[in-house]
Amino acid sequence: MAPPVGVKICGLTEPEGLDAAIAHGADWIGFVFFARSPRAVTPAQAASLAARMPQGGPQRIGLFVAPDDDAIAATLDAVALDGLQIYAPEARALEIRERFRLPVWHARGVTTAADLPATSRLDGLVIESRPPAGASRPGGNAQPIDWTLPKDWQAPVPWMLAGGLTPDTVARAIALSGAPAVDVSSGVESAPGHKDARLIARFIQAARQGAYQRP
Ligand SMILES: O=C(O)c1ccccc1NCC(=O)[C@H](O)[C@H](O)COP(=O)(O)O
Repeated sequence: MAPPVGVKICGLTEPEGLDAAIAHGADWIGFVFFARSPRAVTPAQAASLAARMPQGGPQRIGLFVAPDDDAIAATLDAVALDGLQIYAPEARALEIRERFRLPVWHARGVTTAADLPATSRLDGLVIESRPPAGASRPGGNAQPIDWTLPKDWQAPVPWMLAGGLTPDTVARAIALSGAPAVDVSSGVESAPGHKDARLIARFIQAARQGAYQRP
């Protein structure tokens, strides 16, 4: 039997959304440390939210876009993270992994099957669409990829599917893509930066059901 699909709820900013992600068994939660995001939190805000998280619950992932070491170091001084999601070239992501000794998930924008990485020296890949023209941020844009693209892909490391997923589409996305894990931000929000507890619950339930429909 297929293992349950992993679920990441990204861009938590408020206790209600975080509590819902915990209560419904999210595997990862993401804190966005990118000021231009409507989900941006400060290290202190992330620390306050993280204090609500039980031992053995979701892993805490910090998201950074082209960060310098000082920004990551200052964040880690304020809040313990279990991993980093990095928007930067692979060489820079590797430097960060080496410096901070934390698992690094490398975010990769894809448009065609040829964009799917054949190799990776990181710990995981977040596969999502490239940002639309004029976007203020590289992720969190509610843009799905063609979910059939990864179906024959031999992923070099663990990966998760992201981009435009919702409670109504996530099971189909899993079935078409064969994704072992999924990641969502916009699709579980009532407004940018405001997570909806009911949508989070529905998303996680649907994702877990999607595991049994994979080809
Ligand atoms: O969510 C953001 O605002 C964001 C800003 C800058 C870099 C990354 C960001 N999100 C990264 C994620 O992992 C999102 O969950 C992923 O891109 C999917 O987002 P969505 O399409 O909104 O579900």
